[in-house]
Amino acid sequence: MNFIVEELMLFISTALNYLATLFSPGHYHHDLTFIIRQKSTPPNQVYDAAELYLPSIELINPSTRTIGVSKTPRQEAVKLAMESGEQIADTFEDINLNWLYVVQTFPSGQVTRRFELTFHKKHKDKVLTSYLRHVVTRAEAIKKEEKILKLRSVNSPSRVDLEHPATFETIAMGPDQKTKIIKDLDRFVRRREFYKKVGKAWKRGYLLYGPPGTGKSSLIAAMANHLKFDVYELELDGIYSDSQLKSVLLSTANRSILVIEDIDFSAVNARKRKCGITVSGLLNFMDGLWSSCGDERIIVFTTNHKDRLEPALLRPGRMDVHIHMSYCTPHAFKVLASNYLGVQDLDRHPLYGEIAGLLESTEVAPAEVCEELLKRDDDVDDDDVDAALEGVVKFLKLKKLEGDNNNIDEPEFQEGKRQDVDVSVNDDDSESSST
Ligand SMILES: Nc1ncnc2c1ncn2[C@@H]1O[C@H](COP(=O)(O)OP(=O)(O)OP(=O)(O)O)[C@@H](O)[C@H]1O
Repeated sequence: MNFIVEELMLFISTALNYLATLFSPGHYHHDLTFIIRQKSTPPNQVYDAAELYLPSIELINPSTRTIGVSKTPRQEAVKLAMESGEQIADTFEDINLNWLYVVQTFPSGQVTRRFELTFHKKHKDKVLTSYLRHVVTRAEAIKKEEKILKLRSVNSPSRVDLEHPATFETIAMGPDQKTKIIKDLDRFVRRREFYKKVGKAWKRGYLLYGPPGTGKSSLIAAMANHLKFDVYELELDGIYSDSQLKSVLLSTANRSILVIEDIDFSAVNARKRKCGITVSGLLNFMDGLWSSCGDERIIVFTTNHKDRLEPALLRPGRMDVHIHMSYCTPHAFKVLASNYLGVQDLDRHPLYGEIAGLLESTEVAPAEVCEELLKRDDDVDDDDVDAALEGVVKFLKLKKLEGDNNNIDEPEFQEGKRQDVDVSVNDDDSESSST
């Protein structure tokens, strides 16, 4: 009997609870909340877009208590960002929306970040399609305006703003070569339809080769700054299986440059370890993966020793453009002198002839010349220019002497002859011809 009463009581209390919930004002939630979590593999495009978009609307409202403020040395203006727990309101076609930012730190040290986007349920379809598309489109435009390029090591989720200042203007290379590279890049990004028509993955491979300090990394930054693409660095040595490679590649965004440095070392290491991914394995894999889900991908390989690469790697479709970065030429020196000393008409300087002669006969990387020019103060007057150029002459004479003494040995970099950067475009569908 007691048992039946207890069961009855339990039933009544459950039913009452249910009725209470049903008629409580909170049950019929008018509002719906989308949770937009930060993810690294693959990245959550909506989260990344919200991060850029939200600071562009009014971040400070009467309920705001804290706001993130930052500025890096290269940024012109101070940047504002939402802090955890803060909310901001937005309106879109008469829909009122509320954004909340939440950062959670767990005892394990793991940190998660998310946005919570709340609005009236009846607008669900419009928010899902039009509003979120608006956020992503605005974010892309902001990114273009602000040139916030992300540099990310794909093997680790951390991401930093790429603030490498190199542009095609500051890179020391021949004007023809520069034009050729810029034309090739611009043409590549214009050719969505072409790649679709011929059924090829929309990607282009560049091989940058030459001695250390000749500007390979600077050229990658100039390419990224020109195209406003993010840059991802991939270390093949840390990758052991196709599935790991797949998840790493899927974590990279479209409109990005994937950089794989020192591929001659990677090849040797992969052979030594008899496991891991080789560059050719990577290229085969990418063709399959990116023909189905990748758009506007540029892959840049760098090496100090092109001669050590397997010939199969160098063929068109794999490395379409070969760019040779050489030791400093007189022409390259003019660009550096203009960047560092503000000298425009170097040909007329009495020391230029001597410098040009020394550069023709000395193996010196542009990076070394930059170091020498950096010894000067920021505000250079004519006397400082003379002193700087005299310093360069002294430095080059020393380098030449060292080079002459070492000349009995094989030169380490056969490819580092003092000719301006050489660009050879390696495929049939290119406008430019090989040099
Ligand atoms: N061609 C160049 N034009 C302008 N600056 C250059 C050039 N080459 C080198 N520099 C200067 O030297 C520095 C080092 O060059 P960078 O790292 O681009 O060379 P690298 O070829 O990538 O070298 P490594 O093979 O050692 O990685 C750059 O930050 C830049 O200041």
